[in-house]
Amino acid sequence: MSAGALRVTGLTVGYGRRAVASDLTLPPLEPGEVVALVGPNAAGKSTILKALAGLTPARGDIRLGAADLQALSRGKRAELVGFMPQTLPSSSDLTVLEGMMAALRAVPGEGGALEERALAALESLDAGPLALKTFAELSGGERQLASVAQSVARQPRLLLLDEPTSALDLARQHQVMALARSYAREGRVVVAVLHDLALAALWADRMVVLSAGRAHAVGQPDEALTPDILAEVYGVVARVERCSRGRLQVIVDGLAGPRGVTG
Ligand SMILES: Nc1ncnc2c1ncn2[C@@H]1O[C@H](COP(=O)(O)OP(=O)(O)OP(=O)(O)O)[C@@H](O)[C@H]1O
Repeated sequence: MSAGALRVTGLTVGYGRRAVASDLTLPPLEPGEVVALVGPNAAGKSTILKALAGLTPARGDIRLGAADLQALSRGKRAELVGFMPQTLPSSSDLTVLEGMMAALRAVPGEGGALEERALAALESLDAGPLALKTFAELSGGERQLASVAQSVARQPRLLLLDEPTSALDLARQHQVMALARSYAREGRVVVAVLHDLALAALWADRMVVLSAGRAHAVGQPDEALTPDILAEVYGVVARVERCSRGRLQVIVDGLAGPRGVTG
């Protein structure tokens, strides 16, 4: 199975008259890739993800393989694109399994065996025991795991994850990113918003460094994470070092101020 590349050309999205991103064009994001979308707070990461998912109005061209996503009905787009939001439900009386089944049923064209698919997605995150708990009973990290499982159970060709690891412990972060990678390797495109740059560097094939709605850098982690880029985009003085097994680590020495390192 192959989704075809995600092509974003001239994307403009915002709220009211305020554009968060204007005329954003990205290089094709290929099937098989995990792409990390990183950048400072309020850079526009969530807004762009929502625009890709068709959840907020946007102008521009968004294609997945041959499909023109902007021209598709909401239902058809939902068949191709899965979105895990940054803010997770906390008060639902539905069990996790019921919520997942309802989400699967809401997508036109979903095949059968919905319960099996929902349970398999939970199991793939070693989270089977969450199935019969209500969302209200879950811890923050459990809610996030359930939400990741829900988005994966749909098996969309383009999977958009908004901060899927922010509430998770180290082992769970690893599990979620490993799942994202194996999911991508089956021929899908995965775009994940991440704040943890070391985690992003470890798991992403490419990174898009967003700054004020612009793609400041796009490339493999060692191309996208340089001290200069970190200073320009985050305003920090940082070192990027290779640790064991060649992994990148970002060490922040302070804020970049007019007189050099501060803090
Ligand atoms: N519903 C909304 N209505 C109006 N403005 C919004 C709305 N949601 C976000 N914004 C604004 O759009 C800009 C981009 O927000 P967005 O959530 O996309 O940033 P982000 O990069 O995901 O940030 P963070 O890392 O803090 O989650 C911010 O200035 C924010 O205040």
